[in-house]
Amino acid sequence: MSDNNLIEARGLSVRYGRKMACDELTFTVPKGRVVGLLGHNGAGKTSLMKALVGLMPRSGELSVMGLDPVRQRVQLLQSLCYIPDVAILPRWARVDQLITLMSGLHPRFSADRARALLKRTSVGPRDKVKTLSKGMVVQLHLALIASIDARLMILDEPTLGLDILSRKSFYEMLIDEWCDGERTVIISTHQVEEIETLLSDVMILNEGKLVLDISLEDVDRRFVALSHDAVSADRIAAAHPLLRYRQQGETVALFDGAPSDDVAQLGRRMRPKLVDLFVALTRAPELNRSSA
Ligand SMILES: Nc1ncnc2c1ncn2[C@@H]1O[C@H](COP(=O)(O)OP(=O)(O)OP(=O)(O)O)[C@@H](O)[C@H]1O
Repeated sequence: MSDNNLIEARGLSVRYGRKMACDELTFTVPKGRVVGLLGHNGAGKTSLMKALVGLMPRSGELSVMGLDPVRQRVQLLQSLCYIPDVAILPRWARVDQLITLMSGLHPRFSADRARALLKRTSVGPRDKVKTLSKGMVVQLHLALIASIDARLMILDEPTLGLDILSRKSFYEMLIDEWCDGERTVIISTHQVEEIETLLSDVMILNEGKLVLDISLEDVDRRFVALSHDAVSADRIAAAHPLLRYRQQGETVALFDGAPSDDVAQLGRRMRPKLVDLFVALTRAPELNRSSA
């Protein structure tokens, strides 16, 4: 395993009986990245995350920080933190009791840091979990998890059910307080547009297959969006774009790779948005085949 990679997977599959939830995934995740894991409902995101944290058996090769997540789970959890999509905190507990509990449970948990992080939120140390709103519980959970001095954080739809302000403050806390250029976080979400600016990389799953695994910088290099007028529509369509959509009153065609000069001069090149790429790749069967 390369020193730079926190995760290396080769031919990783996860099954529930005969149902293949993740199908032969091969990828690496280096340190210092913020990775968005995108996919429609049932695409395999949770199954992949569970395999990464050793909660699901898998076939194929998988190394997370040099460890086998199932066989070496205890060691793995010293450097990995995980918030599952169904995360709950005990409703009866007070915030300061949870901090004490975490101090006893995790050798790399810092109670001082948790208290400092909570000062950024409206959660008080004497509050009981059952009196907190959904957004406050999620902030509390992140503050507790982000106080673990880990190298990898895995978050499964962490902001589900939160309003836009709570989602924004969640991501601000995550990026400001946890990401330090060495640590990596993997976030699954359906809110593609909202997190695009936070991400360094994106992985897109479609029906268990990895249809895109790319840095945001490379998105700009590889994909071309051409805005064009109605007169050029037929010629653009003949060049087989992945997707055509409307943006700010204009029609845009999205291409994988640069179209020919003849086609390129029919439109104005724009930066492709992640959400359009996501729609194109999880809708167009021909591309799913070619890049899987
Ligand atoms: N316990 C289970 N038993 C059987 N099949 C399952 C089980 N859990 C998930 N699956 C199936 O595996 C596939 C992947 O599910 P998974 O929960 O990983 O998707 P997901 O991308 O996280 O979806 P969502 O966005 O809805 O949370 C789906 O077809 C799902 O029905």
